[in-house]
Amino acid sequence: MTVAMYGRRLSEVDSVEYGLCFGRLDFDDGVTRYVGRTGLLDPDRSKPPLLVDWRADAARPFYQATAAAPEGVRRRRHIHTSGRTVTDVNDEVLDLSAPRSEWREEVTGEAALLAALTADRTGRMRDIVETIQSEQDAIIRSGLDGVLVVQGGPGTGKTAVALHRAAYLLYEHRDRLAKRGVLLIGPSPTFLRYIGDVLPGLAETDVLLRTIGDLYPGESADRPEVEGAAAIKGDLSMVEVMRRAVADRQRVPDSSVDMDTEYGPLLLTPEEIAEARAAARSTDRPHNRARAVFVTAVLAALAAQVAHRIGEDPLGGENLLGEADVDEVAAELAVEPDVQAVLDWLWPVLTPQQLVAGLFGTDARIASAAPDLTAAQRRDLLRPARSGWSVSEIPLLDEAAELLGEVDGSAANDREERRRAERAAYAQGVLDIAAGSASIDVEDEDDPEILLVTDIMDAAILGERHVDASGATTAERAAADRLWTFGHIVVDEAQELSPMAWRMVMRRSVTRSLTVVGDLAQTGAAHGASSWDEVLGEYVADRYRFRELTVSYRTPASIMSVAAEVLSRIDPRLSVPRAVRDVEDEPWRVLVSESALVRELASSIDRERELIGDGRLGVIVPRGRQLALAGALGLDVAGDLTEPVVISSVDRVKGLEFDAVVVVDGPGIVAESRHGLNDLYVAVTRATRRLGRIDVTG
Ligand SMILES: Nc1ncnc2c1ncn2[C@@H]1O[C@H](COP(=O)(O)OP(=O)(O)OP(=O)(O)O)[C@@H](O)[C@H]1O
Repeated sequence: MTVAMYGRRLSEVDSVEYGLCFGRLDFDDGVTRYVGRTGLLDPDRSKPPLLVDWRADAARPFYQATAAAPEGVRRRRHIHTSGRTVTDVNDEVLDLSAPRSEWREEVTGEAALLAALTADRTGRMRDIVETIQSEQDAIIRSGLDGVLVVQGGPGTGKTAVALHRAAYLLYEHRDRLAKRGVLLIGPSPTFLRYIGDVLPGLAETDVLLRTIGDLYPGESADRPEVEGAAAIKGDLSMVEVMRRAVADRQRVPDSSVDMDTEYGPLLLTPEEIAEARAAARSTDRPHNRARAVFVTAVLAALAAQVAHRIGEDPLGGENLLGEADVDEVAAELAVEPDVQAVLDWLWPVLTPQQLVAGLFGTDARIASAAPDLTAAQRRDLLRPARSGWSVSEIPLLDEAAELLGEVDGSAANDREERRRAERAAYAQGVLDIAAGSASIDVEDEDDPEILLVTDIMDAAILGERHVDASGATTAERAAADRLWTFGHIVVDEAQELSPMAWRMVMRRSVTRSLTVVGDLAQTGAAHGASSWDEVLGEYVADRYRFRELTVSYRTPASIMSVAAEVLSRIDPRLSVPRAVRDVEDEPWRVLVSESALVRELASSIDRERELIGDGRLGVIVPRGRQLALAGALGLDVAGDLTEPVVISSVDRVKGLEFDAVVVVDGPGIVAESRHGLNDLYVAVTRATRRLGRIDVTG
């Protein structure tokens, strides 16, 4: 315990070494307070701390105080350091008489903010603890319980806020969260690499970063999929399809089945099998666990036949075999190879992998489980066995695991049972609260009517679940365990998740403590969301808190006007966020013939690289052109983001940013998918400085 505590403190001190202290507040009453990446107590405990952790309540005015509402702060100072040397300070005097434009009032630490925003990109996201803005801070510090939805346009800091919120929650609710950990879901492995340094840099290691594609332990999705198949597999109707797929594996043949045994040939009639199946199904247990009931019933039927044959009293009296003898016969039959083969055929033990791959392996199985699909849709779903998983199949594996239950080990069964009980308790709690609440104000966090986890589950139950002596970190243990439930889940780019993916995520949250961040205008996935109510209604009805981010920190005003034009084509009622700054570089656009495209792109890349110096250039192209263009230009499509030039389709750069971006064949991007305009909107909002577009004539 002590070792763990000091180990943690050591890695914390290591990770905050740079930029340890970055802020100072001078209050009207003469008090001075320093704000930093971690807290440091004065050796004389009667004195105030030497340094206040950015997440502590005492640091709040550093982010929230404004000239209009100064919270007692006279001056806010941003301190810049290099190593252990102070290199610069920027002061803000919170005085209303200082001239400021109307909305600049919302910007805190303007000089420090602009310095952070104009710095060269490195291909890795940085933390923003020094310059968190007040609308962001309010979200970061919002309460732990319930579902918080954060909607905001491109570059408004949703990802940054989501990460800092995870760090804040772990600080503020360490007791509740450290044991159970926090899960953060991002849209792609590239994205997770991009954000991967932020939390360790803030000394937080209890956060598991995952995509939906690798959320199922032991599997990862690497097979691309056609849009039509992804849309079907992501749809909620798959719940019923999967249920039927399991039921189809519980066979009742049309005619009797015979088998050779030590007791001679035996016969099972369809009626006997149907009866055994009904008994097993009536237990309501998952398939693999209900199998024991099926097996017992079949063996009893077979043993009865044997008893009838060998125990019949020639004088017409009672059967000569007693109950114990019949049981013994059943036990002996259970290990007969022929009997086992028949049982495996009638009610096979199934893994989720077998069920899902089996379902999509033959047209007949798909047709039986999904009778509403057309022949063309079924063709889309068909895939060879052992061809790897697609992202949209991962939630189906999870669904299958729920329907099938654990195959082996009573410990796993116990845990499964316990989780079912927890869910039931939660559901009961929801009902009780719903029944007792006349009106629910979702905006008010302190409203006692809002669902609080502590209202519905005893904290002791929540805490007790994940005790482990192996020494692995919470995140490591959680990653390996499908049944793990997290203390809090953050879903970034949440608009991309399909309804089936949401089911998978929600299974990992008994307490419904989630932060959901996204932008509905950036939805790219075939089965992605178009309304938060639609996404969350199923789980929390309308009981979620909704916050919006309105200022874009990434995208300069001139580029934002290009984005605004794209957005108006998506929906004229939508508006882009306000850009916090502008740059001198104007967006450019050229039109070239197909044959001149590679030459033009190559020279644009050279020119842009020269202009951005050490910064990063992103070349965003239609998926269909990716390989050809990368080949012609000598670029690697799977290249790391820290490379000076990255070529990619839109899906891989979702959530990412570059100093300069060249978008190739915008109309091609639009034509490529159902949400093509949204994809183009994402593409044109990735640059912090320069945007170019090369379109192709004809
Ligand atoms: N308060 C801030 N101080 C400094 N930089 C910030 C701040 N807020 C956001 N940024 C920067 O702005 C950029 C965009 O932020 P982020 O990626 O979190 O936006 P987003 O809303 O998730 O964008 P998208 O929807 O396009 O994925 C990042 O480089 C981030 O570090």
